[in-house]
Amino acid sequence: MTDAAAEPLISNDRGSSEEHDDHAIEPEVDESALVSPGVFIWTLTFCAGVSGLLFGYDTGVISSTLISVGSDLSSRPLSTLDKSLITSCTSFFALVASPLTGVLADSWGRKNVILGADVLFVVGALWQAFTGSVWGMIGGRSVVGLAVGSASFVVPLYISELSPSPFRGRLVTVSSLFITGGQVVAYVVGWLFSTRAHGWRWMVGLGALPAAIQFCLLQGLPETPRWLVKVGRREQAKRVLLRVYGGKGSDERDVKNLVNGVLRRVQKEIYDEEEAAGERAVPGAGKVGWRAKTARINDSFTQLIAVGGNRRALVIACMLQGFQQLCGFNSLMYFSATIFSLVGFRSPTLTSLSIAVTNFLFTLVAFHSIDRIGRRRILLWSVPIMIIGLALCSLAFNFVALPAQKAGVSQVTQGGIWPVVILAAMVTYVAGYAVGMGNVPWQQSELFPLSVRSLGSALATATNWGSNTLIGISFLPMMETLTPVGTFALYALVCCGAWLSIWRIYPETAGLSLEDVGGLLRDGWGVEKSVRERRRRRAERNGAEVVR
Ligand SMILES: O[C@H]1[C@H](O)[C@@H](O)[C@H](O)[C@@H](O)[C@H]1O
Repeated sequence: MTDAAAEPLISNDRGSSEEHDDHAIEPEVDESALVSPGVFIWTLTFCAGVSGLLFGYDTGVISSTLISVGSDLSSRPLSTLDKSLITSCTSFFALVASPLTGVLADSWGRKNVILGADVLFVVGALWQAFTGSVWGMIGGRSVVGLAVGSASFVVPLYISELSPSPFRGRLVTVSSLFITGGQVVAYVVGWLFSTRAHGWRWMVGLGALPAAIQFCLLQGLPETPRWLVKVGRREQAKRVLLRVYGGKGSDERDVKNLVNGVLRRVQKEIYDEEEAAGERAVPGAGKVGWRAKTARINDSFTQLIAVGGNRRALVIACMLQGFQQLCGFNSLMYFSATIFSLVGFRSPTLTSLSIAVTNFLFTLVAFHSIDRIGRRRILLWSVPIMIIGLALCSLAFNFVALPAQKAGVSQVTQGGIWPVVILAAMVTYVAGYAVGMGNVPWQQSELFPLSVRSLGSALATATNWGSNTLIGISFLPMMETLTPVGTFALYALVCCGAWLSIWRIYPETAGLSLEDVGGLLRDGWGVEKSVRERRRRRAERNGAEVVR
């Protein structure tokens, strides 16, 4: 247990005179003057982002591993059941890990969960590399699943709690860049080692290296200021914030004012939550004992469900994560080589690299524009591109003769334009996905107030992995029963549902402080209010006259 866990949830500092002053003054923090994130915050983001690389690498490497294993495991070729178990145990254990580590991230801290995930990444990678049996491989992939599940929720949380609000979207997107970059690396490594004897052992074992490096790098990095305030280490939080907002050439007094403002804002949020929790503990009662208050605050799950704003945040976060997977993207990630071989491409593995590369390049576009365009707007623009890609793909499959027998096993030779149309349609779909759906859901932590941020993000991440498992299991059977035409049409339909839901309930959170997002969802979905507010801020920035 860390010393933090032994400290009270709310600092004793809170009773200090400074604290009373803080509450007397309404916190006004203007971060809009910040021009760019400093070296310190970039370093933090990149070190934490390595987990994304591991997430991408370990999910991407499986397709080439499966075709290279041969009879190396249990001295026999892999059966279909072996392959399904080896593939899906990772997402299943990621699903199990995310809610568990959601609780751990509150008591151990965000950074310690990342460090724990690193240990699991190393153990899982070496386990796979040295195993001699199918069950050993399943064991190793399951440990990797635990690591991926923890890292996939805690890294965006860590980055978003450390980022100044004007850059939060972009900095969280860095972790998506690492994920998609990791998938490209996995495809390339898979291709390089696929011709070597026992090359698959290198493919899976290499995952240990970045994890070990990250473990060392993170030793020198801090916890998030929000978590530090929450566990009562206000002075430490202040030191971290001074490094986040300070930097070469910055005015010391401006930085101090900003840091004090941010600290007040975080403490005010904790104070308000404590008050609200205390009042709810004994409805209608005047005074509530500290035991009841503390019990109530600790009961994050009840708070998440019972408080309207928290519940709305959970609905939005789970909805986005669910749609991110149910739109079918990972069926391409896992099976694009199979699809390309079905429609007759001579080098399906190389062709499928185009999917991974497109995903990476368009995540770069998102990185560049997510804070300027906004999360909601980027989704409302990009989901229709996904729909067009999927609809075209479904249409094109009408003109491609597929083998009547089991989809995903046989190969036919095709000619003509339609296989190329399918490839172009898939690339269009992936481009649309990478710009919005592939990364916006990972902004999930910003939707939740501090008291339920960790648990809420963890449950949304579990929704992601649950839906991921579903897509992985159902894709090949759907290609058989619904045919490719029906399968891709169904994904297009899911995207239509996603667009409508986003339009209806997802407010614009770009540029808002983490504490302000909570206010937005307090009394409703806040969509109109958020769009109006964003327009007002943009007009203000452009120097136009603002009409309220
Ligand atoms: O954000 C990531 C990214 O889009 C990956 O390419 C995808 O494989 C993951 O499932 C998703 O969570």
